[in-house]
Amino acid sequence: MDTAALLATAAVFAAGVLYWFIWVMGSAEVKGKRAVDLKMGSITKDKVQDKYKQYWSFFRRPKDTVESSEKVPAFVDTFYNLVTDIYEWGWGQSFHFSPSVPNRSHRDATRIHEERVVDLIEARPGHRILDVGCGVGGPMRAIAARSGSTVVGITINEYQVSRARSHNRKAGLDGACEVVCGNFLQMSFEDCSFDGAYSIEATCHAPRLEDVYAEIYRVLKPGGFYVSYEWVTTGLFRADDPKHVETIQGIERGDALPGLRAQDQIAGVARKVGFEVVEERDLALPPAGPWWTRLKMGRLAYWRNHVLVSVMTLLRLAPKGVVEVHEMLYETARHLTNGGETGIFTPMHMILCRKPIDKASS
Ligand SMILES: C=C(CC[C@@H](C)[C@H]1CC[C@H]2C3=CC[C@H]4[C@H](C)[C@@H](O)CC[C@]4(C)[C@H]3CC[C@]12C)C(C)C
Ligand SMILES: C[S@@+](CC[C@H](N)C(=O)[O-])C[C@H]1O[C@@H](n2cnc3c(N)ncnc32)[C@H](O)[C@@H]1O
Repeated sequence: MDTAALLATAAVFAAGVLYWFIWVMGSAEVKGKRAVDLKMGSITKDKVQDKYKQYWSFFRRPKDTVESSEKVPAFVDTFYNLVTDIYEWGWGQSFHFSPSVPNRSHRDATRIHEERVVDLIEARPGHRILDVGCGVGGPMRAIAARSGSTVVGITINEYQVSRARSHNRKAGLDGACEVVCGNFLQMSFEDCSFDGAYSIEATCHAPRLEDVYAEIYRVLKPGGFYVSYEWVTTGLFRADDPKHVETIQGIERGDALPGLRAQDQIAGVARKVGFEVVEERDLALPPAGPWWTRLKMGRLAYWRNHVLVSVMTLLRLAPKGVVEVHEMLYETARHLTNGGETGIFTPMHMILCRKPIDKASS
């Protein structure tokens, strides 16, 4: 074979490998996003790296002053501009964990965890249900489809609103699911306008849990149920153990959290704003299967994704800064896995609350 033929063969082979890597390997586990579709929300291409740096320098430190806690929602919004497409690409349309279920796929385990909400809050046809921190609407679609109720989701991130609406349309659920952009700490909904409410791994972004719980209490009808899956440290966490602290701070930094709360604080906050606490349980405890195995099993996938985002950046198909965001998520996955394995952290402390029926008006 002469040199030209050799070079041509090598070029065809390289192109084939690139095609396979980007279009075949690069598609999401749950069909939808591919590596070539990675945008950074509403951030313009040239600002991604700066925005990431601003995010990182803000969340690197604890948010212990009033001034810094007031800035949290804006930085959470930036965070979701940076990560939403990567989450969809590498995880799917539901941005949360689920206990693994033997012989069932991740997709099934996710749906089971979401549908549990329907039973807990007794959602049924004719009900108007609030999804507090709805992401791109994975849970909302599962809950609306299962219960026959109408679900209204709220998220602070405009880009997620457009993604969620587009997914709702494609799933034929845009009649049952509505999405609004807003801050769950000050919602524009009327008092007593929802029959039920839920939040899945979202209220952990609130600097003060009582502020979001009080808002949910306000918009719920008397007698309505609210369930939340909370991110918390468990009783096994020791603040004097440097390894525990490193893990928890790693989770906070990489997930835009102003500070994780302890498991035993949650019910007190719910009662303080007026709720009756009906049930409280860590859904991660046995017999539930470990939620973190899905993160651990993906080492090879992480490496592949790292190569993909690097190649995409080199080819200018992805904006500068994506590699850093991806590295941050990789590190976060390590801390989350550690939190799960040591048992010092759970992302699914379930609390079921009820707004009491006002005796005077009944
Ligand atoms: C509830 C929250 C988000 C929870 C999870 C959905 C996400 C937490 C960490 C994320 C990920 C970590 C590693 C990424 C990997 C490096 C990349 O190649 C593909 C995507 C990841 C797997 C990504 C997916 C989503 C998470 C698991 C928080 C923010 C309150
Ligand atoms: C980890 S995602 C979970 C999304 C969804 N519950 C799911 O499980 O797919 C957290 C969500 O909370 C939203 N969020 C965080 N802080 C918020 C705030 N102050 N107001 C409204 N939404 C907020 C984010 O925009 C994001 O949609």
